[in-house]
Amino acid sequence: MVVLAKPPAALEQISMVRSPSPGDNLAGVPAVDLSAPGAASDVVRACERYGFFKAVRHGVDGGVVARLEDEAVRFFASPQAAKDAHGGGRGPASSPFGYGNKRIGRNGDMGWLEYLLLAIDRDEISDSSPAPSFSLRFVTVRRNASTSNKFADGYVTIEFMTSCMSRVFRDAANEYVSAMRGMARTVLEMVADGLGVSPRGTLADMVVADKASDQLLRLNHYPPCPLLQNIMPNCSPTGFGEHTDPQLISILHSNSTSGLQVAIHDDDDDNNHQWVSVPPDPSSFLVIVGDSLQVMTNGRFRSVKHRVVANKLKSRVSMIYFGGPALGQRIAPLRQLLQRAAAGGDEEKESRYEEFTWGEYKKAAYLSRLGDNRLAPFLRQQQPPVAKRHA
Ligand SMILES: O=C(O)CCC(=O)C(=O)O
Ligand SMILES: [Fe+2]
Repeated sequence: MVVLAKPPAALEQISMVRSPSPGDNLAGVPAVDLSAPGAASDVVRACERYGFFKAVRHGVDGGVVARLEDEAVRFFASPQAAKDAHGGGRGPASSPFGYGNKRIGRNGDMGWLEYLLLAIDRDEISDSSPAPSFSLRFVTVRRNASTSNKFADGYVTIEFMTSCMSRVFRDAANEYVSAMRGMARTVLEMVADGLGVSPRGTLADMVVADKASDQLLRLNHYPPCPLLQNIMPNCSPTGFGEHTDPQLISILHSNSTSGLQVAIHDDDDDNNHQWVSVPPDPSSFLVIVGDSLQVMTNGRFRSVKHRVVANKLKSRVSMIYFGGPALGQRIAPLRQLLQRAAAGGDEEKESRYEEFTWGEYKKAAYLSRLGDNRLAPFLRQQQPPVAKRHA
């Protein structure tokens, strides 16, 4: 009799990927020293070729990172019922915010992780204060008969600080978000400088200065998953399925557990990509180009596909800041880039994309599966799917 190996029940619905081997590591992860004089052109080169880079000498205090990571670990170690009390709920009125376990989004994506997704409350942002404080909240959808678009204006704020989320947690998160907003400004100003776009705050202001901007903080915990050790030794459960981030920029920090993989494209064949592991480095941050920045650079930057593979032995904790603009912000190639292309007789003088707002894109993203090519419906017909990359 043949006995077929069957994944344990806890792993049903979670897809398996081949376990990474040491040879899968990306040799020479693109790194940018943010304090170096030539950083702006290094940032642009990495965003064009890879769609991400490792930020080193970034100036973020290690204590700020450690305090939030400790709080995240404490939160994820609390009893399941306490964590579930922070959940966004199930069913059609469920919210993507708050605590979630295995279920990512509302469209059937499953991963071996638990997470806390927080909206950064823009009402609290103050430019006049030297050390602005941010309040983090998670929001849930109010069943409002007059609102057909749940994601536009159907939210009510739920008090963030309850039972197991202490003042310490909140302070650590605020401090961390301040540091991430600072880094987002630095990087987006470098992007503008490197692309020759002025003023240099063109992109940074959309995310950091605009009081209506849409910023998120996600804390992910991937518990160790030894369940498959014996029955499927070469497979690992998906932690976070492959996707691109929809915002302009994401800044990711992880502990020392591996698991993050990125899709690296061939220089001359954009349809061909290979998954490689990014070795963890808790002293650095990974800056990731989002779909909106790809569009704003008319496809010159690449929003990189990435995913996380659960580790069999160690737990991974990651913290990701997502910088998005205001819901009404038009997402279209920067005018100066198109004008320059037109002046140079370049074919890139036309936008490759139909115009849309961040609110429209976000709504489309919520309705899609994680791995869908969310930009595809916005591509103009006559254009090839992705720009020829610069070496
Ligand atoms: O947890 C990670 O390392 C990456 C997660 C991620 O890509 C995301 O939350 O968008
Ligand atoms: Fe992501």
